Parts: sequence; structure tokens; C-alpha cells
Amino acid sequence: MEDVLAKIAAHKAVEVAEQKQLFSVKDLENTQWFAAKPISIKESLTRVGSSGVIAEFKRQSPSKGIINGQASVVETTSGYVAAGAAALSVLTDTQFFGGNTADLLAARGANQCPILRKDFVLDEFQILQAKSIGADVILLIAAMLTPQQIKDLAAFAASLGLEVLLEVHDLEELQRSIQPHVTLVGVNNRSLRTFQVSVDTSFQLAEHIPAEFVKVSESGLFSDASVIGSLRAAGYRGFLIGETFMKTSNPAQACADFIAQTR
Ligand SMILES: O=P(O)(O)OC[C@@H](O)[C@@H](O)c1c[nH]c2ccccc12
Repeated sequence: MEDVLAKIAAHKAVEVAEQKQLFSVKDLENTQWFAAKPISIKESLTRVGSSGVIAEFKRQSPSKGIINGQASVVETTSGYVAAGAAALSVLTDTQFFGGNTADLLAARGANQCPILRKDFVLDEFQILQAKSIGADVILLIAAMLTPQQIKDLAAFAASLGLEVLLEVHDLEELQRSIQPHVTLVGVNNRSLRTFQVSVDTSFQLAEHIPAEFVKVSESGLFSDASVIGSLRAAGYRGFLIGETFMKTSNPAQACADFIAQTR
């Protein structure tokens, strides 16, 4: 496992153990959103005319530091949806990304679209928690999980009606991690080792992702119609974008501009 990710995963394991002391499974199951029917991101991304944009609310990151300390989660996420985003992604990790579960709850209350809980999932408890705050999709990062963990966590999410985005960085991760309970495969263009971004990663892996999985290209994307057009031609239906929007003073407008320029 890469350095940053190893550090994040170690911290996350401690955090989850603490959370388990504070909240029981019953507490999570007794929430308003736990009973709600999830909204399908697969449907949203594959609908004819979908922008394919999964617009992310992200205040900070280990690679960039503070990206946006001001933006309101409700204003930004509802602005993204009004701009035509197909889905939302909300960071809920506090230590490294400055997010929290309250952000996702607020986004949920304000929007009727699929929402990805962006966090470092290593335990079923986090999946129950994702459902309890109204998330529709969870992320499983191949680089920090064994194939058995991915299989078990994906099956557990599916049993709750949640969809699973499996994130990979290279062919080896893809081939060892792909599981039938996964719905979408996300290719992260950002190397976790060097933080370097290369969209070639998405182009190289496209043909290796079986057709039944919705392909998502993640990170380092900006409004370059020729690149987005080529990704679409390579089969990508989802474009996960954070920084390009969040680094501006009006993320929703940046999202609208991206959609207009890459249509
Ligand atoms: O801000 P960007 O470069 O548009 O990237 C968004 C998203 O892909 C990135 O935030 C991300 C991809 N995988 C992750 C895993 C955990 C935290 C964050 C991420």
C-alpha cells in the first residue's frame, strides 16, 4: 500500500473503532435516511443526455492543502445539481479532507440525486453509517483492501441497496479486485505515491474493464472538450471532478461551464 494511503487507512481504523463505541448498529438503523430507497447512480450516469458529471464537495486534500475554506455545502451541492451534475460526491473524512458526515447529511437534505460517500471504507460499520446519512453509493479503494475485503464489503453494501464504486489505479489492482457486487469502476488518474495526475491511466485501463461495469474517470479533469470526448469514446460515462470546481469562488458556475463546454 502507498504511503499516504497507509497513513489514512491506519487513522481510519482507529476512528472507526471510536465510532463503534459511540454508536450502535441500532442507532444507525433507526435514522430517517436508513429506511429511504437509494437513488441509482448507474441509472443517472447512463441516462441518455446525462452530463456524466459527479461533482465533488471537497474543502481540502493531502495533495493540495486548503482548496476552499468558504463554500457552503448546501449552496454548492444544490448549485451543482442545478448546473446539470448527474450525481454528487461528498468527502466525509475529517482528518485529511476537512469533511464530515454532517456535510453529507446537509447535501442529502437539499438534493434528490445520487450521492457518493467519499471516504476510506474498511469496515461494514462505515457502510451502515453511509446509509444512515442518506448516501446512495460507497467507495471501495482497491489499493487499501484485499480482494476478500472488497468482496465482503461490496456484498454487504449491495445487501443494503447501496451501489459500489471500486477505485483502481492500475491493471493489477483492477484484475485482482473486480467483483460482481461492484456497480462502477473508477480509474483514479492521480497517483497516490507521487500525486501526479495523468489521464492516460483512464485511457490505458478502459479496455480492461468488463462492459457490465459503468466506467468512471476520476481526478485531474478540467473542461477540455477533446479529452472528455475521447474519454466518452473510450466508454467512460462518469467524470468525477472536485478541484476544478472547488478552487473557484463559484463552484456551481464552474460546473455549469464544464458541462456547457464538454457537451
Ligand atoms: O479534485 P479532483 O482532482 O477533481 O479529484 C476528485 C476525486 O477524484 C478525488 O477527490 C479522489 C479520488 N479518489 C479519492 C479517494 C479518496 C479521497 C479523494 C479521492
